[in-house]
Amino acid sequence: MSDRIPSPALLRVRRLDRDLPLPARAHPGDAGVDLYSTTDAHLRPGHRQLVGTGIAIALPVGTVGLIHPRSGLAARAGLSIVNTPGTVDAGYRGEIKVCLINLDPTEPIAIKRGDRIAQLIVQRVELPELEEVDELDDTSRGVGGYGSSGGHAAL
Ligand SMILES: O=c1ccn([C@H]2C[C@H](O)[C@@H](COP(=O)(O)OP(=O)(O)OP(=O)(O)O)O2)c(=O)[nH]1
Ligand SMILES: [Mg+2]
Repeated sequence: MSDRIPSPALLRVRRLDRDLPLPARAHPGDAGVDLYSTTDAHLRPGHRQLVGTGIAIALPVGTVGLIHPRSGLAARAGLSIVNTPGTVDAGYRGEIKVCLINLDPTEPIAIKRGDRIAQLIVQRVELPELEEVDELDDTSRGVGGYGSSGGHAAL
């Protein structure tokens, strides 16, 4: 893997399944590149399944690939992703897979090979070295979190 940080304007994609089209954005300027399922899948309510997308990519160092659900399938059928957004590391050269989950309480979801089941979003990411310290600087929030600012009971 090159240490150089090239422009993320170009993303190298390998089609591991040549019978599926190259993934694409539905419209120019869309953030997400729609990913196809390589397999049929039958998801019972509450069940999950890891499905392949048939592609491998070479993300430039300094970027990350995020695998997000598609909103249409989420709203219509309750299809989501267990680990949303999935993280694809720049050095990963294996097949991108998606851990789909059916969040509908009663209806199964049928996925067909070739369905667009998720979307890949590429973002720049900071890669700081970690420095261990004994104290952190003070802030107005301090250690308050999980509802500490009001509106509901803090944890
Ligand atoms: O939705 C996803 C999430 C991850 N991956 C691949 C690419 C990523 O670089 C690798 C590892 O992902 P992650 O770091 O989230 O998983 P882990 O459980 O920490 O595995 P590892 O020990 O391999 O890092 O798995 C996918 O194909 N799809
Ligand atoms: Mg990991």
